[in-house]
This record gives sequence, C-alpha cells and structure tokens, in this order.
Amino acid sequence: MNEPIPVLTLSGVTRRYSEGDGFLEILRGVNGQLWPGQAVALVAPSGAGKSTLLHIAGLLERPDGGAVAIDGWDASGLDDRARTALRRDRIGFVYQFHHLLPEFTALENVMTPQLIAGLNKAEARERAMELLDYLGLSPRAHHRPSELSGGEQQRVAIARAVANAPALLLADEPTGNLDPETAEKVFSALMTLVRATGLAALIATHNLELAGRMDRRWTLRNGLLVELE
Ligand SMILES: Nc1ncnc2c1ncn2[C@@H]1O[C@H](COP(=O)(O)OP(=O)(O)OP(=O)(O)O)[C@@H](O)[C@H]1O
Repeated sequence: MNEPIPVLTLSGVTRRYSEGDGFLEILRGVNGQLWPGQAVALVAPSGAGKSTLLHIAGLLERPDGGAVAIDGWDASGLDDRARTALRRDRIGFVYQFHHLLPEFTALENVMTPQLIAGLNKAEARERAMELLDYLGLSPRAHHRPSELSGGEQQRVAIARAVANAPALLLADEPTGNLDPETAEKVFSALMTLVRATGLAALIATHNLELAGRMDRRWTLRNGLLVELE
C-alpha cells in the first residue's frame, strides 16, 4: 500500500514582524502535519499567532524560514503564480465573517469558485446545489446573503469554501461571530463535511467545547506548535 501523504506539512516555519528597532518573533520553528479526514483545533491566546499560521499554511503569506507542503507539494520554491494555483486547487478558507458577494444568491456564491476554476455553468450549478442541500440550505439557495440568518450565511460560506473539493480547509474563528446555538449548527455542518469528504481541516477557535470535539488540538506556545493531549 502507498504511504498516506499529509495534506499539510509545516517544517520549521518561522515568521517575525518588525517592531520599533527590533522584531516580534511570532513563529519560531513550527512543525506539524495534518492528515486526510482530520479536524484539528488551533487554540491559543489572542496574539499568539493563529491567524499568521493560517495565512502561511494557506499560502497567503510566505514564512521567513522553513517550508510548507500541501498534499506533498513543497510550496517554498514556487513562484507566486504557482502558489496561487496550488491554493486555488487544494485549499478552502472560511473566516469569522462570511465575505459572501452581496449581489449574488447563495447558489451563485457557491458556484463562483467553480466557474473561476473552469467548470461549465451546469456542472457548477449541480455541485453547488448538492452542497447546499447537504448543508440543509436548499430552500435558501435563491436568497441573497442579506436575506439569510448569520448561521445560514456562514454555512453558505462553508459550501463555497469546499466547492472546488479542496484537500485542506482552513478556518479562522468560523463560529466566533455567532450565538452558541447557531455556532453549534455551523460547527456540525463543518464536521459533517470533514467526515463525509476526507477533507483535512485546521480550525482556529476560542471555543474549548468545540475544540474538544475535534480529532486533535494544537496550540502555540512561545512561537512553537504544541500538540495538546
Ligand atoms: N502584518 C503585521 N505586522 C506587524 N505585526 C503583525 C502583523 N500581523 C500580525 N502581527 C502581530 O503578530 C502577532 C500575532 O498575530 P495573529 O493575528 O497571528 O494572532 P492571533 O493568535 O490570530 O490573535 P487573535 O486570536 O486575536 O486573532 C500579534 O501580536 C500581531 O499584532
């Protein structure tokens, strides 16, 4: 049998920001691996570097040192264009705020990444409807974001993030803006997708109860990644 390949490999990742005359060392050599079908919580105090790590893992930002590999592809040596292609094909993002296009319906929002990736309209529509249906949103498919509840908006954003069947889903406080009941619905939707698709998800959250229900928990301590028991 072939050895499984990690969806995300972080090797000695460092990142620092200039501050006054010196530097703020945020990541000092982060190592970690994420496997298909796993949901991993990233739990750390404010300012510890969670968003920085997600940006680097998502190839939105380059580390100062170390390497990031997606599905076994080392992104370090790639130029910006190749990094963008790798990101578009294999990574989905969910943020605290949904960032849906306000003029588009839920369905059109979910179709957009697939149309950009070159799918024809009928295929994109079919896949988008399937996803919306899966997340319990088919009755809301033709509504614009302003006509949806916060939880529905966020579930549409999740459907959009996985529309191109990425290997890796990165979520930065996806339930941070929601009341507990709605947060529960959105979290369940996320976990259902991870379980059903074999997607790997790295989810930054301050919610320890939700973190406890994921497969693994990572924290950042003094710029290093620590796996919690
Ligand atoms: N572009 C930047 N320039 C300078 N400093 C930055 C920059 N981005 C982040 N920082 C600093 O790096 C540190 C880590 O920021 P980051 O946003 O990664 O933390 P976080 O763990 O996601 O925090 P929160 O939970 O509050 O979102 C913070 O002290 C922040 O001020």
